[in-house]
Amino acid sequence: MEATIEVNDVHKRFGPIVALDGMSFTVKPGHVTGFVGPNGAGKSTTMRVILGLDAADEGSALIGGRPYRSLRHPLRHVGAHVDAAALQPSRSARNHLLWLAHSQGLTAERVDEVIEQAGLREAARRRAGGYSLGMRQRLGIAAALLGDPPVIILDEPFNGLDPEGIVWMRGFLAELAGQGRAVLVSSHLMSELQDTAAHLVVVGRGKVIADAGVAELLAAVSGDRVTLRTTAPSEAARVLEHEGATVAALGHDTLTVSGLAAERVAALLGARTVPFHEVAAHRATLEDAYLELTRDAAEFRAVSGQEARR
Ligand SMILES: Nc1ncnc2c1ncn2[C@@H]1O[C@H](COP(=O)(O)OP(=O)(O)OP(=O)(O)O)[C@@H](O)[C@H]1O
Repeated sequence: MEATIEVNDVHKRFGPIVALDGMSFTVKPGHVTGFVGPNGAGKSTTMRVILGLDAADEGSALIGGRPYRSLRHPLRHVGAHVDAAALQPSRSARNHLLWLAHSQGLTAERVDEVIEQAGLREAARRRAGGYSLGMRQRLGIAAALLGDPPVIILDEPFNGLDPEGIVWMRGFLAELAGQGRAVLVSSHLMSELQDTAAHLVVVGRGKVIADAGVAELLAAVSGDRVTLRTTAPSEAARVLEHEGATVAALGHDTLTVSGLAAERVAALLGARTVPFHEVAAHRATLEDAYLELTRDAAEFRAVSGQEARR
């Protein structure tokens, strides 16, 4: 089966609430695709529609070209983890996985393999009810891998992981994608995705805002802004504006220059012996890109402690 997810113009309402408003994107094999957007943007609903847990009002969602509900052994086509709380608390992780494996004609050996892969060996025979959120995440991942599926869908898998768990998860996702799987991962932790996802689907208000490679998104947001520190700001501004740059003062000795590359700024100032002690190209983080893209789409934005005290 082809390792792809295709979401085509999906619309979904919950009563008066429009959750999905023409959601469309494709997830390709071989890399991790980050699925990001503000609270209420429609990420979980999209994943639920792909997995046949919610029905679309219009449009289609296909896994390897087929709707989820038409898959005879779904765990062999798609592994998903969308709800860390969905566990029978009295069962051990191993029993939970054995029960799932049995329902899909998979072996106990496979259960032990995924327990190992998800780093759950120590905890596998303890009751799942006593698990931390991080351990539940690992158990969810283990369950998603049972059928060795070509497509993996994980809703907020970084939630509840400690720093060591986050590093593990990043490497693990990259490994799964490196094996040629299509991996779709939703997250609010943009910094984690910067090191993990090669592609991002950014959503807001039920539709796609941006669908591009991480490098491409960062380049678009970084623009060509250069930060310049100089003891002669007026003189520097005159020289650079004469060459077509837009110059703004950031502090008494700091200018922001748009329209010229850092190397060109340094060369122009050097040639005219204008003193400067720093020229730096502005490097956007994925967080910058995300905030810029979703500025108008946020349904809710938390007020930081500092802002709240103002
Ligand atoms: N079962 C439901 N009944 C009513 N409204 C729902 C239901 N599920 C989702 N919604 C609404 O649909 C919209 C999209 O929600 P969804 O959970 O898909 O967003 P999200 O991007 O996953 O958000 P978050 O990041 O907070 O998890 C929201 O306005 C949400 O309140």
